[in-house]
Formats: sequence, structure tokens, C-alpha cells
Amino acid sequence: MLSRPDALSSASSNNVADTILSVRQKSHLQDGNNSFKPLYKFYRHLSYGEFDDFCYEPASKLETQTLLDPLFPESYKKLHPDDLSIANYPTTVDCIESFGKFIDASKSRISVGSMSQCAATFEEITLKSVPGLRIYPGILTPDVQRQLIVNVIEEYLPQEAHLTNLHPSYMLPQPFHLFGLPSATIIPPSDMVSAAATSTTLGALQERKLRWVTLGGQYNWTAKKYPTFEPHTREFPDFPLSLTTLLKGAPAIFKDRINPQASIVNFYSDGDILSPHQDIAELSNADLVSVNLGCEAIFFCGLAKDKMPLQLRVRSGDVIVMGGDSRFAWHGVGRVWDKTTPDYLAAFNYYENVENGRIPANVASGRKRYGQWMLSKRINLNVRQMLEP
Ligand SMILES: O=C(O)CCC(=O)C(=O)O
Ligand SMILES: [Fe+2]
Repeated sequence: MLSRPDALSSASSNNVADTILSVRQKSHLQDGNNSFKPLYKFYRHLSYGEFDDFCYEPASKLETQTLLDPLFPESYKKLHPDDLSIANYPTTVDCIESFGKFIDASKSRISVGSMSQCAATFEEITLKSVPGLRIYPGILTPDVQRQLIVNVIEEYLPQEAHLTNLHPSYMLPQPFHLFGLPSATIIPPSDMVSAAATSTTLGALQERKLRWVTLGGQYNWTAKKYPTFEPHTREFPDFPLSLTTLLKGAPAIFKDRINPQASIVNFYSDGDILSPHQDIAELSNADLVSVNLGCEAIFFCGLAKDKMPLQLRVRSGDVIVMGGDSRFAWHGVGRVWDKTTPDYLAAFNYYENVENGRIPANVASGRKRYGQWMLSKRINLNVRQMLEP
């Protein structure tokens, strides 16, 4: 069985979880015949302005035939003429309603305006070179995006069963509210014998140290597998209903080809990458759904590791579905650019958007920092079905 070398690249850090990740990443990138490697090298040093220019008019310094920016048709010209298909579908009533149902099913429901922000049609982009991959640029409305962020912070992260990369290294307050007092001290567990065990602050966790949280089946990044396939257990708790409501409620987009059972929620900061890997720990080949929030990134995806992958610019609100042959494709994130979060997220003040009664006093002030935090964050919800059928 192939390994799953998931490794968010690490900013300098002295905690054990981060060290494990960077070692795994290094060993993986030493593999020969890795066509992704020059791309990582290239994008790593590209400023956001250069990236933007490059998408508009791809330069010859890099193999560019595989670069796709859904908002810059100029980039299409560089693709192989037969490769790209763009279909336009009407946004059906059930699709619009499903967004409303998702917000209603959320525990900390935000107040929303009318659902009129839904475009009348949506685009589905497919490519012959990566069969089964479906790209939906900007499909999630600002309200749905805001509610997803709130759910990650207020509903999914605080749940005790949902483990994070921080759990081996720190005793997290229970329930874990990321937006408590930034100066609050977070200490290592008492049984931690490693010299790397040092205290930190909640502010540092918010800043960069929080890398991922797992929902539903608790994928173990060290063992590269799920600890159990037995649902309704401590290590395979029920998948959050709100997220299921979103994914099952819009059949036009998700086509009912996933029964969500596990998700890795990745938190990226400026310059972060995710090295190439395949997601193969699941026992099902149902679609994998990838939801993008916050900062922009370049996403790589290809059927083989030794072939030039698709390079896709991803923005907040984009949904990527890896189905069919692409379900087990090699993919990764070339880098994330901060301060590319759309204004409708950066200006979001959750405190003003929920009934005050629901906010515990100790976290109320932190909630005001949501928008500021999202300015330098990219959140990716990577949702999978673990079991067949
Ligand atoms: O952040 C992304 O776009 C991809 C994340 C991913 O591939 C994963 O979590 O397995
Ligand atoms: Fe992945």
C-alpha cells in the first residue's frame, strides 16, 4: 500500500508534531521522477503580484500548458485545446435552499441577508487530462463561506473527539475555543518527556501552530491510517450534521456521490505548501470533496507523479471534487499567498452577526478577530467517505 505523506510545510517550530511533519515531507520529496518538484520550487518564490501576472500571461520560463485560472480565460489558451470543458448549469432552487438549510443546521448560526447572492448559473470545469476531477469556481456564497468558518471554529474544533496536530504536544482547554484570550498559556502534557515540550500561548496556536483538525473518522497522520472503521466510536464519531447537510443538499453540485464520514480541515498560512500525495486510506472510492476558504493557493493534481500535473489557481468559495480516476490522483498545494482573502471574509465580524446570548463572555472579544485572522489563513475542508457503500 502506498503511503500518504501528508505534510504541511512547517514554519520554524520546536514542537514534536511539527518536527514529525517536516521529516516526513523531506523523505517524500527525495523520491526520483517527481514532476511536481520543479513546480514547488517555482511557486515558492513567486510573489502574489508575479503569480497574478503569470496566470494572466503564463511566461515561458516554466512548463505552463497545465496552468488553469478559472477567472482568467487567457490561461485556457495555454491548455491543450481538447483538454478543457466548461459546462454552465442553472442554479436550481434545491441548490439555493440547501445553502439555507446548511446555515439553519449550524449550531452557531450567522444572520444572513437574502440568498440572492447565488448566481443564476454555475460553472463546472472538467479536464480530459485528469478524468473525474470537477472544479466549481466560486460556487459557495459569501454567507455559506462565513458560516463554514464559524462552524470550524465554534462547532468542529471545540469537540473533544476531534483531534488536532496540537493534541500530542499540548493540553488544550476543553472545550477548545481558538479565539479565547491570545495571551492564555497552553502547556505540554505532564507525561511529555521530550525536551521539545515547551509552553506556548493561544495566540501562537491561532497564528501558525494549528495545522489541522480531523472530523468524523480520526485519520492518524503518523500511522497514515484510520484507527478504526467502526462508526459511532470514540475514534470514528458521527460526522457533523451541518456539513453533511451542505454536501447532501446540493445534488446538482455534489451529485450524491459522497456520504461524508471523515474530513481533514487544513489551516494554512502564508507560504505554506502541502507536498504531493494520494488519499488512499479510505475503503471507498466515493468522491472526495475539497472546499476552499480564505487565501488563494495554487493546487496541483495529476494521475501520475512523474507527469506534469494540472496547476489550478484556487480561491475562496471554490469547490473541487476528486471523483472517478482522479479520486486517487497525486495532488498537493504549491503555496498559499496571504492577504488574498476576499473582503467579505476579511470584514466579517461574527460578534455582530449572532445573537449575543449564544457567546460565552470569555470568548466574545476574540470573535471580533475572525476577519483579521482570515486575512492570512487558508482553510481547506477535505471531506471523504471511508466505508463502502
Ligand atoms: O488544501 C488542499 O487543497 C488539499 C488538502 C489535501 O489534499 C488533504 O488534506 O489531503
Ligand atoms: Fe489530499
